[in-house]
Order: sequence, then structure tokens, then C-alpha cells
Amino acid sequence: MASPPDTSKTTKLERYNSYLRRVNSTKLLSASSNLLFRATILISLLLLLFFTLNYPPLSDLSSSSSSSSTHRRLSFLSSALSSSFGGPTWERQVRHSATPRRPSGLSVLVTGAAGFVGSHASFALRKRGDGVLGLDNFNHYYDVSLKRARQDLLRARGVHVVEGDLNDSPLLSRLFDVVPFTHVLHLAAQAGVRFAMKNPQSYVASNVAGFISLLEVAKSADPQPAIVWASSSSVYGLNRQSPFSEAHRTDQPASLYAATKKAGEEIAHTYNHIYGLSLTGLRFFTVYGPWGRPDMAYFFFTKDILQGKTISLFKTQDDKEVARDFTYIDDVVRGCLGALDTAEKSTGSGGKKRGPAQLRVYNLGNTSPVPVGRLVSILEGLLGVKAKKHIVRMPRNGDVPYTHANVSLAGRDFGYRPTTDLAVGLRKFVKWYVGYYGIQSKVNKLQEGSRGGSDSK
Ligand SMILES: O=C(O)[C@H]1O[C@H](OP(=O)(O)OP(=O)(O)OC[C@H]2O[C@@H](n3ccc(=O)[nH]c3=O)[C@H](O)[C@@H]2O)[C@H](O)[C@@H](O)[C@H]1O
Repeated sequence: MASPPDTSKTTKLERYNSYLRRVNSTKLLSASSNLLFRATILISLLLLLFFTLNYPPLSDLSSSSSSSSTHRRLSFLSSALSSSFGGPTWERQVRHSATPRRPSGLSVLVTGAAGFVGSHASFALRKRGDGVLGLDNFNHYYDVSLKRARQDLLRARGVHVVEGDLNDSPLLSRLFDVVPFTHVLHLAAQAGVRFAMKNPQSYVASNVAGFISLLEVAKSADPQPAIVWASSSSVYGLNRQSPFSEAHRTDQPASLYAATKKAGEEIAHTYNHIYGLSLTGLRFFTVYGPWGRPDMAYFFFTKDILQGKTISLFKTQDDKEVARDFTYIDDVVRGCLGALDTAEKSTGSGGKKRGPAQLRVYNLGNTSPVPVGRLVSILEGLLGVKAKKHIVRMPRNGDVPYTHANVSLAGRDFGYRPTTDLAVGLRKFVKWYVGYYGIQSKVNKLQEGSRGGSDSK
């Protein structure tokens, strides 16, 4: 029988060659992944730079505010680069911001702190010596540069705003590890009634899932904070009794926004019941004022009137004017502080209920509904421009025809008394608007024109 050919040499050579191929391909792989890594970093930095320099769009900012726009962009870049959390510097900032400056001051986590109500409430708390730490995800629902400008103002007054999302549970837990918050003022939400038809999921993510994330962390915290949070007048939905009182039915929401806020009220009940969290829901009624939200009618009507664009005024299906209980921001902020000051402590700790806890809900409105047509007349007078109006039937998009708050409960429990009528509040808003967007001189000219009898359309 022939002996098998000696393959030991070829086998060794083959093994050696295959080893070399493996080494080379590993080297190639590591070289290419190294290259890929560097390219990713470079592209990310370029994208970040591009985004920073191009957002907000130049057209959104008036020419006179170009230096502040550069400032806003740079501060955006610095926040973007420092958004990671957990280092000693970050902890120091967080602790410092949340520490009260007065004896028995509160230590409040304000969610949505770069938002309209959130920034005003944070100022007010800070001003009276409470510790305030902000949290905001700076989403793009409306002009982010406005949120950044509010953040800059807060920073100048010693309020630090952490950039992060409610659904980032590790971040929330970390904040509660660093600071024993006495209170949470939870204002972060997906706002807007009509936008809910365009992006329904964003309402579920913020107003339901985000609220639950916060409550989960709060119920496990030791001490548990007392929580005051923003519900909405929209929960009254198709309710026909007026003025709206907290005892009226709220089981007929007209929009998904309203449904998520109503869900929030039910979720609050559950966490109060199981974990002893002290919870207070505030039903805000169409809050307006300086540093407001550009998606709201009074804000974009002002912009459109000044630009000579036609505005749509809604009327009801039975041809009546729609009306709102427009509530001025300072009144609402006083209501928020009153609710915080009268909130009792949560009774649980470390996720366990130790006794019954406070559960409240209040209307924060103005008690004086104004037709939207009247709102537009006031703006026309303040701006010195006649609006181009287009009266249309209210689209079936979740809007309700009318809101009117009964605020006696908030009056009784924490002295809530709205004091600002719409004409006074809008004057303050317009003053801020023309200053912020650098169009004071344009409005002065328009007003002179209208006083001189010329038609400034
Ligand atoms: O109280 C609330 O809980 C809610 O208040 C606010 O909702 P709304 O009261 O609907 O305010 P807003 O949109 O400013 O419309 C004002 C009026 O202008 C009418 N309206 C509106 C748009 C338009 O093009 N034409 C028009 O007539 C419109 O029919 C309405 O009558 C908040 O946005 C919401 O986030 C929530 O907080």
C-alpha cells in the first residue's frame, strides 16, 4: 500500500499563510475601523458646527439682534458639548443651583424650565430664595433659540438648566441622588391642541410616558418630593356647564392633547394611592404673556399682523365667536407658587407608602372669557395695524369653542386671584415682542401712521 504523500510541509505553509491573511485582515479591519471612528467624529463635529451656525434660521432673527444670535448659537454649542452628565463639575452645578438661599426655602426641580411657564416660574422661585434646578429637552416643537434665550436669562440669575429628557430615567435618578428635592414643578409637556393631529405619538411620549418616568423616580426617592404639575383647561372638553369648576365632568376630551392631560390626572391618582406621593394638578387656561409660545394664537397673530399676512379667526359650527379665558403669565406663576407652598409632604419613602397623601386639582384661569375677535382688536390697537382677517368655521381639530374658569377653589386654598385683564397683559406682551425681535422702530412708525389717520394696512 502506497504511503500517503507527506503533506506536513504544505499544511504548515498553508497554516502560516492563513495566519498571515488573518493578521493582515485584522490589521486592515482595525485600520479601517480606526479610520471610520475618526471619520465619524469629524462628521459629527462638522454636523454640529453646521447645525449650530444654521439654527435658528437667520430669517427668524431680526438684524438688530445678530450679536445676541451669535451668543445664542455659541451657548447652544457649549450646551450641546456639555450635555453628558455625572462628573464632579456637573454635580457641583446641579447642587449649587438647587440649594435654597433662604431659611426653609424649597429645593425645586422644574421640568420644562426653558419653556414659557417654566422659565417664569423658575425666575419667581429663584427671586424669593428657593433652590431651582431646571430640566429641559430643548425639543424643536417651536423656535429653539427662544428656549436658549430663556436659558441664558435663567443662567444669569443662577438657575442651571440640565439638558435632558423626562424619559431618560438614569438621568432623573442621578438628579435625585445628587439633590434631595423637596418639590417638583412638572411643566415639561408636549403642548398645543391642534398639533396633536399631526404628531400624536409625541403627546404620548411626553405627557404620558414622560410623566410616568418622573413619578417612578420620585416615588423611589428618599425623601419623596411633593409634585405640582401642569394639567390643562382642555380636560373639560365637551363639558357644557359654565364656568368650569373642578367638580364638572372631564371624561369627554375633544383632542388627544386633552386626553393625555386627563390621563395624567388619573395617573397622578394612582401614584398618590399606591406610593403616597403628594400630587397637585393645575388646569391652566390659555396662558399668555412676554416670552410666550410662538405656536399660540396671540403670538402668531402678532407676527402675521405685522407682516401684513391674513389671519384666520375661528367661529363655532353654529356661527358663534370662539372665546378663551386668557390668563396672564404672572397670575399663573403666582398660582404655581401658591400650590407649591401649600403642598403637603409626600408620605412614602423608597417606593413604600406610609400613609394617605394629598391629591389636589385646581383651575388657574382668569374668570373672564374674551372672544378671539376682541383679542385681535386689542392687538390691532397696540400694533397700530389693521389685521387682514379671514373668518372660518373652526376646523374639527380638537379645539373647543369656549373656556371659562371658576377659580374659587384655588382662591380658598392658596389665595389665587387673577389681576391682569387681557388688554393690560397684551400690552406687556407686545412691548416684549417688539423689543425681543428688534422691531420697536417699525411699530412706532406704524403707530404714528395710524394716529395721523393714514391706513397702515
Ligand atoms: O388652556 C389650555 O390648556 C390650552 O391653551 C392653549 O390652547 P388654546 O386655548 O387652543 O390656545 P391657542 O392655540 O392660542 O388658541 C386661542 C384661541 O384662538 C383660536 N384660534 C387659534 C388659531 C387660529 O388660527 N385661529 C383662531 O381663531 C382658537 O380657536 C382659540 O379659541 C395652549 O396652546 C394649549 O397648549 C393648552 O395649554
